[in-house]
Amino acid sequence: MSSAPALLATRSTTVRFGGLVAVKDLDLTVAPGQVFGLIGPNGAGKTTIFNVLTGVYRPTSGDVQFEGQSIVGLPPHAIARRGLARTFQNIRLFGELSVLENVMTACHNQSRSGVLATILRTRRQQAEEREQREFALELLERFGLASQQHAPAKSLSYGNQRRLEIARALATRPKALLLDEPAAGMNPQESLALMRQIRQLREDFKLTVVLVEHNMRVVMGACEQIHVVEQGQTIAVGTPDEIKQDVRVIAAYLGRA
Ligand SMILES: Nc1ncnc2c1ncn2[C@@H]1O[C@H](COP(=O)(O)OP(=O)(O)OP(=O)(O)O)[C@@H](O)[C@H]1O
Repeated sequence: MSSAPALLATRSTTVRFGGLVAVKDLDLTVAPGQVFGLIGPNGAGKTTIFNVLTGVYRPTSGDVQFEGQSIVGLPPHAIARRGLARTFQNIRLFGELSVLENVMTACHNQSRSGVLATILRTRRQQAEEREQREFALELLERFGLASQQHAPAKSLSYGNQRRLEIARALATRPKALLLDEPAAGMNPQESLALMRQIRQLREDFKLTVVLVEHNMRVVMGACEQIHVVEQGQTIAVGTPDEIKQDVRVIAAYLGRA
């Protein structure tokens, strides 16, 4: 395991749903600047772990830490404000709003102006809005969506909706970005392009990226560190090369093939 201080970590984290133990005694450590993959067969607990990291679920026991501080009990918006952004397995865009508006609303959540300033539309607030619009457009440009900025989000192709979700998450200027199956529904070329883009985003935005993804080419190509869970428990942690050769990982995947 990495000796760098963790940006994001779970410590002996357990999540129960009634009698079902979805996550058991999980110790997960994401170092700053890493592209980190969380993988495992269907039902292994990956989405539950994302939900615990982002405050959607409170762990039954154990701790969750961001920048060395416990975030257990904080609501999702408070965790997001600390710099943890995510996308969802099921796309959650404002379908009727334009592509640009979808990104702008995410920028607004980070706005530094107070309510009074918003009502009075002070000069500072106008400048902030201009800055947000420019940043939103820059993000859309990066994801090849600028030409569709005025189209309603629901009119985009499935792959483009996934890209827009990532742009929305980046608009909050996060320190860590959690992506839940970003390559779902993409063809092999698109997945490959996405993989490169994730690494580029990490460089350009000094990000840490945590990825849940079933597409192994994307995971192996994009991630430096991979954490494998099965039935809520860790079965391996290592580099892509180590994970590819791990007998427990091979058995977990072949056993379900
Ligand atoms: N809200 C919930 N209430 C009850 N059980 C749940 C809930 N959420 C998840 N589970 C159960 O917890 C286990 C882990 O589910 P989870 O969705 O986290 O797995 P996953 O690895 O993300 O799966 P997939 O790859 O299919 O998305 C499963 O058995 C699932 O049925």
